Amino acid sequence: MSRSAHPAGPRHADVLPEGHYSAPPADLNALDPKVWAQTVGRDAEGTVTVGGIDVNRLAEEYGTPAYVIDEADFRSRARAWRTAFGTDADVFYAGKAFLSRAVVRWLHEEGLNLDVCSGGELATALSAGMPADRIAFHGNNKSEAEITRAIENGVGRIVLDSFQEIVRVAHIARELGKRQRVQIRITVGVEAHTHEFIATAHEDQKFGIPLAGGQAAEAVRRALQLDGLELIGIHSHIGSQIFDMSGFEVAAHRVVGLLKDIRDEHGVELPEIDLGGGLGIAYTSDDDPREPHEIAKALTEIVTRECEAAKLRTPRISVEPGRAIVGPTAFTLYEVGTIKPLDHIRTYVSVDGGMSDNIRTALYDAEYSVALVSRTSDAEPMLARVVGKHCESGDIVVKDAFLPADLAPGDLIAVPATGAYCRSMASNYNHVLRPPVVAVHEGEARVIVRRETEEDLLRLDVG
Ligand SMILES: Cc1ncc(COP(=O)(O)O)c(C=O)c1O
Ligand SMILES: N[C@@H](CCCC[NH3+])C(=O)O
Repeated sequence: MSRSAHPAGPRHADVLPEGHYSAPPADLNALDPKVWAQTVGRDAEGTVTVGGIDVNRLAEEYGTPAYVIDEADFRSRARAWRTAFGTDADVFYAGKAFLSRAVVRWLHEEGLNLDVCSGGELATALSAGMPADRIAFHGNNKSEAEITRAIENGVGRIVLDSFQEIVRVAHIARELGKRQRVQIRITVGVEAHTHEFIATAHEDQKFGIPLAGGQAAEAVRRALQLDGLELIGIHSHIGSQIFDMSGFEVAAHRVVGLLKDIRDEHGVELPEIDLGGGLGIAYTSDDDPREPHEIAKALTEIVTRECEAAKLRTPRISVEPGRAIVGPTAFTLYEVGTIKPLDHIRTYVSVDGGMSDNIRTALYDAEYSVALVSRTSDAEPMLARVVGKHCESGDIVVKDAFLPADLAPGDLIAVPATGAYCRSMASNYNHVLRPPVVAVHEGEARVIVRRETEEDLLRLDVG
């Protein structure tokens, strides 16, 4: 643990508080490629650039806070997922992680499909030209209007999440004179190793139909009887930010077990299974995510092995990565406002955003990294907590991190790996305006989601 002589840092290493930090990094100016977007780096003068553009210039032109997304990185991760699974499987990007029309176009061009989970996401996808048959529609409580719009537009599949929905979708499809391709989402009873709020395959939560007690088998029975539905497969999503493949292994085993039961009972071999998303990314240098080709190989082998054992034809696999594609491709650029050293504890560094642009730290106790990016510094490391400007003591962006002790108001700091579930979960708490998303690519920057304005806020306030 470091000793900081600077007045802005905690004075005695032996009284540093409990926290989620290890020793300070050897070089505070270094940007670990594990957590930063692919084109981020420092040039010979120490200037941080992304997509060939100086971050100081981005802050001048677009203001702070701002999400900065590296288009080349996004495209290359999307492509890596698609090529890892080849032509025998489908990759559906989970739009909930971050969706905008530019992102939809990138996905379309890179040959990916899209998972949407609301009318708003569906509208965004369709308006940006994603072919409807490449869209999967999810959600545990889709409205009749949403289901109708999805079927009218010809979405490739609807993932059914409850007994009521089986009947509802069948009825709407029949009324529209259609037969809708559907999957049934089941909960396989796996405890995924992740935060409880983002684990989704244990029984006591809201998603899917439990395998337990024969409920999933009963759901299949009903779906097969309804002529508005074409049951194409079984879906399982076990949770999010998962590194350990054993949960997927158990899930695949149980899904294939259900396919076998379906074959034995109905003489039907369902042609598809979807194993969901949930693959983890590096938020800090301590995280070690797997590469898409390793994941693809592992999942394909598990399913093939299980099917051989059950004497089933191997179904077409699909997956739904969100975070693993977009998460690492963006960072949030903030300006430092106030710096408050609390002796023997830590230094509170306040930035011009906070929990309204990144709720994940407050909600999931998530860990992030941070770096000074407007300049280099040779100052000693100080233990810092990066906090926002909201009226909430839980308004923390980065719980524990080392920043240089000469950090000053006006400096720019950036939090990497904020591409997923940050802009998409952003709010207007305290009527703070949501930041723009600026895409950078080969020396060019452009706004793909503009900064919210006070007019935007007031436009909705019609009282
Ligand atoms: C059904 C479904 N698919 C895919 C995802 C994407 O998860 P992740 O972003 O962790 O890959 C989620 C979110 O957890 C989900 O609920
Ligand atoms: N919003 C969650 C993941 C999505 C959970 C949806 N099933 C996160 O930030 O990690």
